[in-house]
Amino acid sequence: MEDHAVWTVEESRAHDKTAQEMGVNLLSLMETAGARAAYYLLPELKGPGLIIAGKGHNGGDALVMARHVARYRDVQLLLPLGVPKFPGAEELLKVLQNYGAKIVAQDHMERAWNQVSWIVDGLFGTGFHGTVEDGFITQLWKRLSQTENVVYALDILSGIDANSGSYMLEPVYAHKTLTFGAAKWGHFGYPGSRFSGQLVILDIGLPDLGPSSGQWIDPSWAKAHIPPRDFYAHKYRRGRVAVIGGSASMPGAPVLAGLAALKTGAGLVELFVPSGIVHRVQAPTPLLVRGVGEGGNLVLRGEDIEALKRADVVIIGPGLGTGVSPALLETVITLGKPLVIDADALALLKEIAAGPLPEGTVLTPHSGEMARLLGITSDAVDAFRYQSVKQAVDRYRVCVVLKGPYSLVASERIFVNTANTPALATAGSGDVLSGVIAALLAGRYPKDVTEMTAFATYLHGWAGIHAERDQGPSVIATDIIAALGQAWNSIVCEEHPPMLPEHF
Ligand SMILES: NC(=O)C1=CN([C@@H]2O[C@H](COP(=O)(O)OP(=O)(O)OC[C@H]3O[C@@H](n4cnc5c(N)ncnc54)[C@H](O)[C@@H]3O)[C@@H](O)[C@H]2O)[C@@H](O)CC1
Ligand SMILES: Nc1ncnc2c1ncn2[C@@H]1O[C@H](COP(=O)(O)OP(=O)(O)O)[C@@H](O)[C@H]1O
Ligand SMILES: [K+]
Repeated sequence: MEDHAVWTVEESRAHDKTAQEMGVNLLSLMETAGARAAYYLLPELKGPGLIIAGKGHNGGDALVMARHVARYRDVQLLLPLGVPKFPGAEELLKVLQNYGAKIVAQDHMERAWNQVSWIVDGLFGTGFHGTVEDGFITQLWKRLSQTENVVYALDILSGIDANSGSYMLEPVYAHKTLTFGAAKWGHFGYPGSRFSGQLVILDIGLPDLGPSSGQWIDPSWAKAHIPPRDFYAHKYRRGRVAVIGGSASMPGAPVLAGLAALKTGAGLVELFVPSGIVHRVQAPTPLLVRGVGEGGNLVLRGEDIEALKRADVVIIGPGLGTGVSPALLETVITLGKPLVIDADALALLKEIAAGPLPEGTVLTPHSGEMARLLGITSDAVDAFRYQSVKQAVDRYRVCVVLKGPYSLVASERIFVNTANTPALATAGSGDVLSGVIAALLAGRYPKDVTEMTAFATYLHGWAGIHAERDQGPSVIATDIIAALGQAWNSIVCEEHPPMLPEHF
């Protein structure tokens, strides 16, 4: 059974259906889910509480949970949509009352509310879709958004679409989400991830259906994917990275990408920047710097192309600026080298004829760049991150990283980066990521490009976490580069990043 899977709603249903076909009836699936949630939570449930149950199977899990918790705590049950519809629900309701749980009438909700110290949301789970029209539910969620009680969500906070993470109700911040079988894409989408709190994955004995649509990165997975190093390596064999970028207004971006590549382990890094800015990038660093074209005009000559051919991976984009001809990208593509296409080079990609990109290429858009690539708005990208990254993979047939909190790294399968900190939201942080990715891809050992890129986002995330530990809120991109060494150590030690999903 895959340990760190992420499921779509359809995958979740397929597991449910297969379990039933194999002879596990629906009530016993709910029994396992509700009981596991109850016994996981009981140690932290202080005093009396309220459990909200909907009409579907998420509500069924809540009814089972209510019965188990009622053995130890005062439990009130609210059924805002009436008695659940599935066969056996009436019996579950009877039994939980025999165990001492009380059903609250809707007009007594306010009184119940004032008597409890925790609330469990079992209103909607993966079956939620569309918008909420029911006035009582809207009111209830408004009340919930103002509560000081601890809120727990069963499977997924009600109102979050489990495939996308879009959210349809008043903001409610769950302390924890107890999800069944595996995480869902909605737990990592926007704004769903904001409201989900700590994600706890409870194994409920569902059958193994093979590889899922994706996985979240776990420390043990990362440790197992640390790239090997040859004791006898020399700088030419550890991987050569070329960076094409820089402009009068952004001379630092290629330097950040280059230094990050060196710190990640590339043996040699050469920057290809406009001749007019060479004097501004020749800081005392081990980077090679080559002036290209006349003045600010970045045009590759024959000797530049020969030099580029020596690279294992070429980064194109950091600080490139606008006004560069798409022919530059076309020329670089014809080299056939694995590329990391970042920043302004992503805009050029939209303008060139869509031929196949070289094998091993990675695109690294943030939401705005992804929006331009797909011809949609960045709000639409944010609301459908899983779907957007899949669409970009379908169109460009290479690995695509959709950056931001919980970056998605996609090809046939999608990885979720779990090492996150807002300290990474600083100018140049994306340039650092492109350097980290390129260095890991340049190493001359057998590797899977998507896995290595996923590893790169995790390493970059850890560097941000360490930079923040050292610098508090004062992190800038060079601090992220400086913290890469500590980031490697965290991976070796299988340290857990903040808000890593837990599973039981
Ligand atoms: N995947 C699995 O294998 C298992 C899933 N289980 C639970 O089953 C849940 C899914 O159950 P269901 O498919 O019954 O779905 P839900 O319980 O999530 O909700 C379905 C109900 O909500 C209503 N609904 C949906 N959108 C609405 C909207 N916008 N406004 C008003 N009402 C709306 C539907 O009409 C239906 O009555 C999971 O989240 C999980 O909690 C567990 O019981 C155990 C096993
Ligand atoms: N709040 C956040 N949590 C986690 N990672 C973040 C957050 N904000 C930004 N990042 C990461 O920081 C990097 C920012 O990249 P980008 O937006 O391209 O920056 P720039 O263009 O300034 O270099 C990406 O890797 C992104 O995933
Ligand atoms: K729920």
